[in-house]
Amino acid sequence: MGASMGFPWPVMRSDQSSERAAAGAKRSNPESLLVVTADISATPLSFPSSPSPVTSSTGGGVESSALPLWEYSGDELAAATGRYDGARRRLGQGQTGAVFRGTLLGHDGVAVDVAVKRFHDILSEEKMRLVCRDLRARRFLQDRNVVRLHGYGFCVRYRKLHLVYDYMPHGSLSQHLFAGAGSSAAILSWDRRSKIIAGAARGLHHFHSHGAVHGCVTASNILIDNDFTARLGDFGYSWSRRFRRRCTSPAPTGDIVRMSSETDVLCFGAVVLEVVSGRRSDLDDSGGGDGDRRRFRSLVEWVWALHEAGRILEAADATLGIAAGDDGGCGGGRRRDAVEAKKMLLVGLACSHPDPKQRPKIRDVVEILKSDGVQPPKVPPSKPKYQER
Ligand SMILES: Nc1ncnc2c1ncn2[C@@H]1O[C@H](COP(=O)(O)OP(=O)(O)OP(=O)(O)O)[C@@H](O)[C@H]1O
Repeated sequence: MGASMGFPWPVMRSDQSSERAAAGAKRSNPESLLVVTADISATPLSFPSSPSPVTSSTGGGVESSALPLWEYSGDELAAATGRYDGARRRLGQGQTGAVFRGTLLGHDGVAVDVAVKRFHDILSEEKMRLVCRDLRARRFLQDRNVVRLHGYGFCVRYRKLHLVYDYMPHGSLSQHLFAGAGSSAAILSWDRRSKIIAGAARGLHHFHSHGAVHGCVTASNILIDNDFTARLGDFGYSWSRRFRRRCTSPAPTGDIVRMSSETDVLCFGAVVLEVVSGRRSDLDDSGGGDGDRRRFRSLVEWVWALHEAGRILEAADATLGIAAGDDGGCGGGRRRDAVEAKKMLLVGLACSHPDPKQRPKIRDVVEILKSDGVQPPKVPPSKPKYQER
């Protein structure tokens, strides 16, 4: 692909390619063999202008070092995904593209389950060059709370970009939260919810501590690992017209979203409220809402109103059984859960402060969530008025 597109950076056809091919050929997995027999042109790119390897301040360990980013051929990706077999391989469909499950060789020559996102946007060669440059610069964003980006491919015929991520066995947070009664949503116990919120905060901190913004923190972009660790996915799409169109649509609070660390925090706050309440930000979860919830245009408005009335814990998901009266009304572990849920609801409101300058930094949120001993953020008794100038 690199050669046919005439990309400006050198593509290293290193020994690693043949090692990867050899490693794959030894495996019995038919899918990885398929990939191996298709021209192995997944080559590590060199990164002349990108930063040297970094270590995450969030304790991401080895995963936060810069890893090679692979460039896959169209044939290779098609083979890996069973030619984008919609019936058996499609994992989901967003506004910017569709996601398919596949198997490819990883950077260490071991077969890995991957999710291939095929974007709808049709890109010019020039645009593609810019996108790839951006992706190379972003490879340092690898972290244990960020979905690993293995590489990318460009379908020359249809001029579409494909991104190759680690496959996340539990799909997205939204699938669990909003799947409806009797579904896998029951898996989300309070402990798992609290672990997911803390993990998503750490992932976002990783972005911000490297001077990057995520740009679209939503429950569908938080993916769940096999041990229910949250990983942020779907980032760095500012090149996509479809993505930008979506991000300039009204945010949960009615604000217009522009990409900044403050809007990341705003959107994170909305996700926190969704996770604790089990309800969508737009409250469109039960045919218009019940009782006095119907009066509110968004989840955040409803939680602000409950906070104002001194009943914030009533926003917690009833299926968790932690909202019985006040937090003193539950016994033992339930009481601890109630205290934690209340703290998280306050974090959600603090992040939703209408004045971007008053929102906490994500590093403060990480600290607050880290231990029981750290106090919740100070939240005004009622929703502050703020006029954007
Ligand atoms: N790495 C992955 N592993 C497993 N499943 C994934 C992965 N990435 C995405 N999916 C699944 O595919 C679905 C669609 O993903 P996608 O990123 O397209 O969602 P989206 O945020 O709604 O998209 P968009 O930004 O295009 O509107 C997700 O909800 C999830 O179920």
